[in-house]
Amino acid sequence: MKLLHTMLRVGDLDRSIKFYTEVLGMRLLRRHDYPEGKFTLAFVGYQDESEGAVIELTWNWGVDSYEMGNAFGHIALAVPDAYRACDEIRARGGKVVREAGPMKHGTTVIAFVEDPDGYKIELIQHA
Ligand SMILES: C[C@@H](O)C(=O)SC[C@H](NC(=O)CC[C@H](N)C(=O)O)C(=O)NCC(=O)O
Ligand code: NI
Repeated sequence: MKLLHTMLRVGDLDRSIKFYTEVLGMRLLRRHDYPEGKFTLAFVGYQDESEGAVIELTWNWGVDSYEMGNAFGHIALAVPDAYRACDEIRARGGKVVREAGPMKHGTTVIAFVEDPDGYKIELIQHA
């Protein structure tokens, strides 16, 4: 088996694509409308889908928000320097909700940002 994607339902597809590409530096890999189902899928990532896992952004036409609940955790990204990544993301208009530093009860240096819908994206410092 192979990990292909994580699907996130979003309230505004262009807002989310702008965040994942312009703030987090991903590429828009493909986008497709499904008029019969009244939804659009957009795939974003750092690699082609054949090379690595990606994020599937799902927009249900006419639905602009979701109950986020408390079960979903985060999607994690590796960064060489979590402190610098937070500064760069903030400078690009991103929302840092947990500054870089060692994780609670551990030593891994992490940070958290929130995407436009409130999904948490973890930055993990990997030298
Ligand atoms: C290793 C890295 O991938 C992690 O996600 S550890 C981050 C850490 N996780 C937890 O504490 C999980 C248990 C918690 N009760 C929960 O349900 O989320 C975390 O979120 N630490 C917070 C921090 O500020 O360090
Ligand atoms: Ni994690």
